[in-house]
Amino acid sequence: MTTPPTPEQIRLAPKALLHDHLDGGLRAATVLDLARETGYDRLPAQGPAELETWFHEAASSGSLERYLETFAHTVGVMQTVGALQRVASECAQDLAADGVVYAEVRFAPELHVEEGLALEQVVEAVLEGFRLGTQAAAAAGRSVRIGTLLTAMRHAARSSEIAELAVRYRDAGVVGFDIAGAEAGFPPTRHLDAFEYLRRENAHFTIHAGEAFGLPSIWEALQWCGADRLGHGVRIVDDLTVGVDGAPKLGRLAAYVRDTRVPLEMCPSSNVQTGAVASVAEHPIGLLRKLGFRVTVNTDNRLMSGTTLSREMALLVDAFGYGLEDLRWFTVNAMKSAFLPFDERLALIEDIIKPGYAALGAAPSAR
Ligand SMILES: O=c1[nH]cnc2c1ncn2[C@H]1C[C@H](O)[C@@H](CO)O1
Ligand SMILES: [Zn+2]
Repeated sequence: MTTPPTPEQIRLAPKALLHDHLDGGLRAATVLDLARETGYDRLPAQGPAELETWFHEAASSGSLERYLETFAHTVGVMQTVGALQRVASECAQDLAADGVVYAEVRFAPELHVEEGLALEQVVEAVLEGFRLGTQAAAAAGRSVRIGTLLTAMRHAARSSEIAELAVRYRDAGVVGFDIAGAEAGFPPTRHLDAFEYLRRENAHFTIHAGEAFGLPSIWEALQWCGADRLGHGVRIVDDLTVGVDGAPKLGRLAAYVRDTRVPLEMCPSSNVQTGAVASVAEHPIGLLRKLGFRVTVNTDNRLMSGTTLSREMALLVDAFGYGLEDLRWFTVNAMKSAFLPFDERLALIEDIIKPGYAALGAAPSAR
C-alpha cells in the first residue's frame, strides 16, 4: 500500500514543469504594484487577497474563452521592460521556492508591444528577468533552471514572425515555440508555415490542443503540424472505448500518442476551470497514467488557478492515491520531454531528481 506523501515532502521533492504561462503566474501584489507604476486603471479589485479571488473566480466559468479574458489585466501591466523583468524574476524565484528544478515558461511576445516595445526588447527583458531570478534563487540556496518558450496567439497572424524570433534567440535561453488562445475555430493548421519553418530549423514546439476542442485538433497538431508535445491533450480520451472484455481499447490516434511517447502537458486545476474536465478526481490523467501514456503534471496559470506545482501534485495524490514513486515518474517523464539537449536532461534526472526522491524515502524504481 502506498503511503501518501505529505505536502512538505511534495514541496521538497524536485519537480519539472513544462507548461506554465508567464502572464498567468504573477503575484497578485505585483499586479497591483505594476498597475500603480504604469498607470493601468482597469483592475477589478484593489487589494491582493480580493484580486487573487477575482482571478480565480473569473477564470472558473467553465469556458476557455472567458478564462482567457482575465489575461487582459496581467498583460495590461506587462508592457514595460521593468515590468517584464520583474515578473520573470519573481516567476523564477517562486518556482524555485516550490521545489521546481527545471521549468519551461511561455509567453506571447506579441501581447507585450502595446506601449511601443519591439518584440526583441520584450524577449530580452524576460530572459534578463529569468537570469536575475535564477541568480536570486541560487543565493537563497535553491537551484532552478528556466527555459523559455515563445507563444504565438492562434487567432492572430504573427506566428511566422514569432517562430523566427524563437530561432533567433535559441542560444540565449529560448528553447521552443507554442501556440495558445481560443482553440475552437482556430485549428493549428492555420499556422502551418510557422511549423514547417521550425521543423526545417530543427527547432522544438508544442501546441495547445485537445483542451477546448477534441480529436481533430490533436490530430492536426501531430500529423499536419508535427508537434513534439501537446499542451493539455486531455481530449485524447475521446479516442478510448471500452472493449468487450471491459478493458480500455485505444483508437488509432490514441495508440499513436501512446506508442510514439507523445508528451501530454496536463494541467488538472486549469482543466476543471475551463470545463475541459468535471473535477480533478475525474481527470483522465488517472487512466492515461495507468495505460502508460507519457503524462506530465503542470500548473498552466498559477494566478488564475491559485496554485503551485506542489499543489497540483497534492490534488492528484488525494484523487488517485499516488505515492512519491508516482510523482517521480511524472517528473522523470517531464524531464525526458524537455526541450533541452539529451545529455542535460539525463544529468538533471540522474544527479538531481532521482537522488532527491531517494532522500525523501521513495522506493527505487523497478526499471
Ligand atoms: O490553457 C490555455 N489554453 C489556451 N491559451 C492559454 C491557456 N493559458 C493561457 N493561455 C493564453 C493566454 C495568454 O495570454 C497566452 C500567452 O501566455 O496564452
Ligand atoms: Zn496553457
